[in-house]
Amino acid sequence: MIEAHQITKRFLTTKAIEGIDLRIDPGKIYGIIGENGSGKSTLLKLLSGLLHPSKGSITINGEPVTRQSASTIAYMTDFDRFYPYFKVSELVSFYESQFVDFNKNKAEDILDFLAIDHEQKLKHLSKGNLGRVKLAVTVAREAPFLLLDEPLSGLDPMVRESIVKGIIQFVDFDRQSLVITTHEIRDIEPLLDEVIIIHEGKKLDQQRVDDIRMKEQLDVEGWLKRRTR
Ligand SMILES: Nc1ncnc2c1ncn2[C@@H]1O[C@H](COP(=O)(O)OP(=O)(O)OP(=O)(O)O)[C@@H](O)[C@H]1O
Repeated sequence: MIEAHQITKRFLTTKAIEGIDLRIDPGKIYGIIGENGSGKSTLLKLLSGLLHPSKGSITINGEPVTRQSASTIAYMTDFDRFYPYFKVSELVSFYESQFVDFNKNKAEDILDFLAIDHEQKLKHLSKGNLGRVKLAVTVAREAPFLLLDEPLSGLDPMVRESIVKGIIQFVDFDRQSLVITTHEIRDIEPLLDEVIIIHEGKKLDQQRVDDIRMKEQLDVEGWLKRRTR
């Protein structure tokens, strides 16, 4: 389990995250939603140990999160400057050399599912296909926590839901959790267990999707509009 206690992150004068408490349990899919600049990426980087909170603490299974937590967390960045002369297959080999939990066969299966040519050079891939490659190499890790920052950006709206549904088949929910930040909540709403709203650096709410539908009689988009009004 990942637990954040009252975390705050400042960048000089900007308070990107303020006083957030959060718990990520095993075996679930979480969606983190919020407007541009609300703090979603910063929160994910904090949870993955890439950034340190200015205040508060984060633990994974009771141990403090550090950069070494990369062995328990697979983080898919929104940054996409890979070595451009690598072929897709060379990027896969590079990931295999970097992460002990990297499952090369799984990576190749995901790339096939996403119709990516393994012999294509990264510099020749479209933005959407580069996004698919990033998704494949991240989900191919057997880490207990998979944190995906805007995995749908750059993907054609027509294929977003089917891609996410397909990718989920490669996640083992007996021992892995998935956390996804997104603007496009409508595309993945049916797949989520819980939704967390980040608004101006604060956690506005966290609910089970079933509770939103049954108790509030709303879809997640309607609930989001009501909560951020
Ligand atoms: N390295 C940094 N240095 C200074 N300010 C930063 C840094 N990273 C983020 N910020 C600021 O922190 C706030 C939250 O940014 P963040 O990227 O986490 O938001 P976001 O919700 O992921 O936005 P988007 O959806 O546009 O990616 C913004 O005001 C941003 O300008």
